[in-house]
Amino acid sequence: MGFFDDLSDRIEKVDSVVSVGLDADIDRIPEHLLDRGLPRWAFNRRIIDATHEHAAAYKPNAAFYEDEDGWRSLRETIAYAHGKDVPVLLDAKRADIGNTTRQYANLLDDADAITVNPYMGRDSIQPFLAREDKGVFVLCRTSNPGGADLQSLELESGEPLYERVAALCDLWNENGNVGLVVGATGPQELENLREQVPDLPFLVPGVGAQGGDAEAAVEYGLADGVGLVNSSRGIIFAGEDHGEDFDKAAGQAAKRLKNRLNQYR
Ligand SMILES: O=c1ccn([C@@H]2O[C@H](COP(=O)(O)O)[C@@H](O)[C@H]2O)c(=O)[nH]1
Repeated sequence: MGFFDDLSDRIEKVDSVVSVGLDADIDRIPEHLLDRGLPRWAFNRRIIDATHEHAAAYKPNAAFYEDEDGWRSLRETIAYAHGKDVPVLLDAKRADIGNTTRQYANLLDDADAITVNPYMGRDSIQPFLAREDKGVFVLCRTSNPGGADLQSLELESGEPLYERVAALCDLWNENGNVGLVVGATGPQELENLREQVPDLPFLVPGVGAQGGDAEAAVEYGLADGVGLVNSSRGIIFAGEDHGEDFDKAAGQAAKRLKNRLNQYR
Protein backbone atom coordinates (compact mmCIF):
# COMPACT_ATOMS: atom_id res chain seq x y z
CA MET A 1 0.00 0.00 0.00
CA GLY A 2 1.33 3.41 -0.96
CA PHE A 3 0.61 6.79 0.58
CA PHE A 4 -2.32 7.59 -1.69
CA ASP A 5 -3.98 4.22 -0.95
CA ASP A 6 -3.68 4.95 2.77
CA LEU A 7 -4.97 8.48 2.24
CA SER A 8 -7.90 7.16 0.22
CA ASP A 9 -8.80 4.79 3.08
CA ARG A 10 -8.52 7.60 5.58
CA ILE A 11 -10.72 9.92 3.50
CA GLU A 12 -13.35 7.21 3.28
CA LYS A 13 -13.14 6.39 6.99
CA VAL A 14 -13.63 9.95 8.25
CA ASP A 15 -15.58 11.18 5.23
CA SER A 16 -13.26 14.16 5.01
CA VAL A 17 -10.59 15.68 2.76
CA VAL A 18 -9.52 18.18 5.40
CA SER A 19 -5.82 18.57 6.07
CA VAL A 20 -5.34 20.20 9.45
CA GLY A 21 -2.26 22.39 9.28
CA LEU A 22 -0.23 22.17 12.47
CA ASP A 23 1.57 25.50 12.20
CA ALA A 24 2.23 25.70 15.93
CA ASP A 25 3.33 29.32 16.09
CA ILE A 26 4.82 29.72 19.57
CA ASP A 27 3.60 33.33 19.68
CA ARG A 28 -0.02 32.21 19.33
CA ILE A 29 -0.04 29.19 21.62
CA PRO A 30 -2.28 29.70 24.68
CA GLU A 31 -0.34 31.15 27.58
CA HIS A 32 -1.23 28.37 30.00
CA LEU A 33 0.73 25.89 27.81
CA LEU A 34 3.91 27.94 27.65
CA ASP A 35 5.38 26.61 30.90
CA ARG A 36 5.22 23.02 29.59
CA GLY A 37 8.51 21.38 28.59
CA LEU A 38 7.47 21.29 24.93
CA PRO A 39 4.63 23.80 24.48
CA ARG A 40 4.20 23.09 20.76
CA TRP A 41 3.79 19.39 21.46
CA ALA A 42 1.33 20.10 24.32
CA PHE A 43 -0.64 22.34 21.96
CA ASN A 44 -0.62 19.87 19.06
CA ARG A 45 -1.69 17.01 21.29
CA ARG A 46 -4.80 18.93 22.36
CA ILE A 47 -5.48 19.97 18.75
CA ILE A 48 -5.14 16.37 17.52
CA ASP A 49 -7.45 15.08 20.27
CA ALA A 50 -10.05 17.67 19.22
CA THR A 51 -9.77 17.35 15.44
CA HIS A 52 -8.71 13.82 14.48
CA GLU A 53 -12.26 12.64 13.72
CA HIS A 54 -12.39 15.26 10.97
CA ALA A 55 -8.81 15.05 9.71
CA ALA A 56 -7.84 13.18 6.57
CA ALA A 57 -4.26 14.23 7.34
CA TYR A 58 -2.17 16.53 9.49
CA LYS A 59 0.21 18.93 7.83
CA PRO A 60 2.83 20.38 10.17
CA ASN A 61 4.88 23.05 8.46
CA ALA A 62 8.57 22.46 9.26
CA ALA A 63 9.15 26.22 9.57
CA PHE A 64 7.43 26.17 12.96
CA TYR A 65 9.69 23.42 14.36
CA GLU A 66 13.20 24.17 13.16
CA ASP A 67 14.95 24.38 16.52
CA GLU A 68 15.94 21.75 19.07
CA ASP A 69 12.69 21.65 21.05
CA GLY A 70 10.78 22.08 17.81
CA TRP A 71 12.13 18.88 16.26
CA ARG A 72 11.34 16.98 19.46
CA SER A 73 7.83 18.44 19.43
CA LEU A 74 7.41 17.49 15.80
CA ARG A 75 8.52 13.90 16.38
CA GLU A 76 6.08 13.51 19.30
CA THR A 77 3.32 15.10 17.23
CA ILE A 78 3.84 12.74 14.30
CA ALA A 79 3.88 9.68 16.56
CA TYR A 80 0.70 10.86 18.29
CA ALA A 81 -1.10 11.48 14.99
CA HIS A 82 -0.08 8.01 13.84
CA GLY A 83 -1.50 6.62 17.09
CA LYS A 84 -4.85 8.04 15.93
CA ASP A 85 -4.33 6.50 12.45
CA VAL A 86 -3.97 9.87 10.76
CA PRO A 87 -1.29 10.25 8.05
CA VAL A 88 1.15 13.13 8.39
CA LEU A 89 2.35 15.29 5.53
CA LEU A 90 5.41 17.36 6.42
CA ASP A 91 5.30 20.69 4.61
CA ALA A 92 9.06 21.16 4.28
CA LYS A 93 9.42 22.35 0.65
CA ARG A 94 12.86 20.71 0.37
CA ALA A 95 15.20 19.85 -2.52
CA ASP A 96 18.90 20.34 -3.20
CA ILE A 97 21.82 18.76 -5.05
CA GLY A 98 21.80 14.96 -4.80
CA ASN A 99 24.26 14.60 -1.93
CA THR A 100 22.30 17.03 0.23
CA THR A 101 18.80 16.05 -0.77
CA ARG A 102 19.54 12.43 0.20
CA GLN A 103 19.83 13.76 3.76
CA TYR A 104 16.60 15.73 3.42
CA ALA A 105 14.83 12.56 2.30
CA ASN A 106 15.45 11.14 5.78
CA LEU A 107 12.61 13.42 6.90
CA LEU A 108 10.39 10.76 5.39
CA ASP A 109 11.50 8.23 8.01
CA ASP A 110 8.91 9.79 10.34
CA ALA A 111 6.42 11.51 8.03
CA ASP A 112 4.20 9.79 5.44
CA ALA A 113 4.51 12.49 2.81
CA ILE A 114 6.40 15.69 2.17
CA THR A 115 6.27 18.84 0.04
CA VAL A 116 9.24 19.45 -2.28
CA ASN A 117 10.41 22.28 -4.50
CA PRO A 118 10.93 21.38 -8.20
CA TYR A 119 13.11 24.38 -9.03
CA MET A 120 16.39 22.39 -9.09
CA GLY A 121 15.00 19.62 -11.30
CA ARG A 122 14.44 15.90 -11.08
CA ASP A 123 17.70 14.84 -9.43
CA SER A 124 17.02 17.25 -6.58
CA ILE A 125 13.84 15.39 -5.62
CA GLN A 126 14.74 11.88 -6.78
CA PRO A 127 15.51 10.53 -3.26
CA PHE A 128 11.96 11.51 -2.26
CA LEU A 129 10.39 10.03 -5.40
CA ALA A 130 12.30 6.79 -4.75
CA ARG A 131 10.47 6.28 -1.43
CA GLU A 132 7.65 4.32 -3.07
CA ASP A 133 5.53 4.11 0.06
CA LYS A 134 5.68 7.86 0.75
CA GLY A 135 3.81 10.75 -0.85
CA VAL A 136 5.66 13.58 -2.58
CA PHE A 137 3.73 16.80 -3.23
CA VAL A 138 5.58 19.06 -5.65
CA LEU A 139 5.05 22.84 -5.52
CA CYS A 140 3.28 23.70 -8.76
CA ARG A 141 1.11 26.84 -8.47
CA THR A 142 1.39 28.19 -4.95
CA SER A 143 -1.27 30.20 -3.11
CA ASN A 144 0.78 33.30 -2.24
CA PRO A 145 0.31 36.57 -4.18
CA GLY A 146 3.84 36.29 -5.64
CA GLY A 147 3.21 32.74 -6.84
CA ALA A 148 2.60 34.07 -10.35
CA ASP A 149 5.94 35.92 -10.55
CA LEU A 150 7.80 32.84 -11.78
CA GLN A 151 5.20 30.05 -11.92
CA SER A 152 3.03 31.83 -14.50
CA LEU A 153 5.88 32.90 -16.78
CA GLU A 154 5.16 31.80 -20.34
CA LEU A 155 7.64 29.41 -21.92
CA GLU A 156 8.48 29.57 -25.64
CA SER A 157 5.81 26.93 -26.23
CA GLY A 158 3.24 29.35 -24.79
CA GLU A 159 2.51 27.22 -21.74
CA PRO A 160 3.02 28.71 -18.28
CA LEU A 161 5.85 27.31 -16.23
CA TYR A 162 3.47 25.75 -13.69
CA GLU A 163 1.94 23.61 -16.46
CA ARG A 164 5.43 22.38 -17.43
CA VAL A 165 6.02 21.46 -13.78
CA ALA A 166 2.77 19.48 -13.81
CA ALA A 167 3.75 17.71 -17.04
CA LEU A 168 7.13 16.76 -15.59
CA CYS A 169 5.54 15.52 -12.38
CA ASP A 170 3.27 13.28 -14.44
CA LEU A 171 6.41 11.77 -16.00
CA TRP A 172 8.19 11.49 -12.66
CA ASN A 173 5.24 9.65 -11.11
CA GLU A 174 6.72 6.21 -11.83
CA ASN A 175 5.87 4.96 -8.33
CA GLY A 176 2.36 6.44 -8.17
CA ASN A 177 3.43 8.61 -5.23
CA VAL A 178 3.42 12.14 -6.71
CA GLY A 179 0.91 14.90 -6.07
CA LEU A 180 0.93 18.65 -6.74
CA VAL A 181 0.58 21.67 -4.47
CA VAL A 182 -1.94 24.02 -6.06
CA GLY A 183 -3.40 26.95 -4.12
CA ALA A 184 -7.11 27.54 -3.65
CA THR A 185 -6.44 31.21 -4.42
CA GLY A 186 -6.07 30.34 -8.12
CA PRO A 187 -9.30 28.57 -9.15
CA GLN A 188 -8.58 28.95 -12.85
CA GLU A 189 -5.15 27.37 -12.47
CA LEU A 190 -6.69 24.59 -10.40
CA GLU A 191 -9.15 23.88 -13.21
CA ASN A 192 -6.43 23.98 -15.90
CA LEU A 193 -4.21 21.64 -13.96
CA ARG A 194 -6.95 19.14 -13.18
CA GLU A 195 -7.70 18.91 -16.90
CA GLN A 196 -4.01 18.51 -17.71
CA VAL A 197 -3.11 15.88 -15.09
CA PRO A 198 -6.35 14.10 -14.18
CA ASP A 199 -4.61 11.39 -12.14
CA LEU A 200 -2.46 13.46 -9.78
CA PRO A 201 -3.95 14.26 -6.36
CA PHE A 202 -3.50 17.86 -5.22
CA LEU A 203 -2.73 19.36 -1.85
CA VAL A 204 -4.76 22.57 -1.93
CA PRO A 205 -3.74 25.16 0.69
CA GLY A 206 -5.23 28.65 0.93
CA VAL A 207 -8.81 28.10 2.07
CA GLY A 208 -9.46 29.76 5.44
CA ALA A 209 -7.04 32.52 6.40
CA GLN A 210 -5.96 33.17 2.77
CA GLY A 211 -9.55 33.38 1.51
CA GLY A 212 -9.23 30.84 -1.33
CA ASP A 213 -12.06 29.16 -3.20
CA ALA A 214 -13.25 26.11 -1.24
CA GLU A 215 -15.56 24.87 -4.00
CA ALA A 216 -12.80 24.92 -6.62
CA ALA A 217 -10.43 23.31 -4.13
CA VAL A 218 -12.70 20.28 -3.91
CA GLU A 219 -13.96 20.22 -7.49
CA TYR A 220 -10.45 20.29 -8.98
CA GLY A 221 -8.23 19.20 -6.09
CA LEU A 222 -9.36 15.60 -5.95
CA ALA A 223 -8.26 12.87 -8.36
CA ASP A 224 -10.70 9.98 -8.16
CA GLY A 225 -11.80 11.32 -4.77
CA VAL A 226 -8.27 11.60 -3.38
CA GLY A 227 -6.61 14.87 -2.42
CA LEU A 228 -6.33 17.25 0.51
CA VAL A 229 -7.68 20.71 1.23
CA ASN A 230 -5.66 22.38 3.97
CA SER A 231 -6.47 24.97 6.56
CA SER A 232 -3.96 25.78 9.29
CA ARG A 233 -4.59 29.03 11.22
CA GLY A 234 -8.33 28.90 10.51
CA ILE A 235 -8.55 25.65 12.49
CA ILE A 236 -5.82 25.55 15.10
CA PHE A 237 -6.22 29.16 16.23
CA ALA A 238 -10.02 29.26 15.98
CA GLY A 239 -10.09 29.18 19.79
CA GLU A 240 -7.35 31.71 20.34
CA ASP A 241 -9.60 33.81 22.59
CA HIS A 242 -11.12 30.83 24.38
CA GLY A 243 -8.35 30.26 26.95
CA GLU A 244 -8.24 26.66 28.23
CA ASP A 245 -11.02 25.63 25.82
CA PHE A 246 -9.06 26.56 22.70
CA ASP A 247 -9.19 22.97 21.48
CA LYS A 248 -12.99 22.79 21.39
CA ALA A 249 -13.14 25.71 18.98
CA ALA A 250 -10.49 24.01 16.82
CA GLY A 251 -12.55 20.81 16.73
CA GLN A 252 -15.63 22.79 15.70
CA ALA A 253 -13.68 24.65 13.01
CA ALA A 254 -12.37 21.37 11.57
CA LYS A 255 -15.88 19.92 11.54
CA ARG A 256 -17.29 23.04 9.88
CA LEU A 257 -14.66 22.91 7.15
CA LYS A 258 -15.26 19.19 6.61
CA ASN A 259 -19.00 19.77 6.18
CA ARG A 260 -18.45 22.75 3.90
CA LEU A 261 -16.06 20.82 1.66
CA ASN A 262 -18.30 17.77 1.64
CA GLN A 263 -21.06 19.84 -0.02
CA TYR A 264 -18.86 19.85 -3.14
CA ARG A 265 -17.59 16.26 -3.14
O1 LIG B 1 1.15 27.34 -1.92
C1 LIG B 1 1.23 27.12 -0.71
C2 LIG B 1 2.03 26.12 -0.18
C3 LIG B 1 2.01 25.91 1.16
N1 LIG B 1 1.27 26.67 1.99
C4 LIG B 1 1.29 26.34 3.42
O2 LIG B 1 -0.02 25.90 3.82
C5 LIG B 1 -0.34 26.46 5.10
C6 LIG B 1 -1.49 27.44 4.96
O3 LIG B 1 -1.79 28.03 6.19
P1 LIG B 1 -3.14 28.88 6.44
O4 LIG B 1 -3.00 29.32 7.87
O5 LIG B 1 -4.31 27.98 6.22
O6 LIG B 1 -3.12 30.03 5.50
C7 LIG B 1 0.94 27.11 5.61
O7 LIG B 1 1.70 26.15 6.29
C8 LIG B 1 1.64 27.52 4.34
O8 LIG B 1 3.04 27.62 4.48
C9 LIG B 1 0.48 27.65 1.47
O9 LIG B 1 -0.24 28.38 2.19
N2 LIG B 1 0.48 27.85 0.12
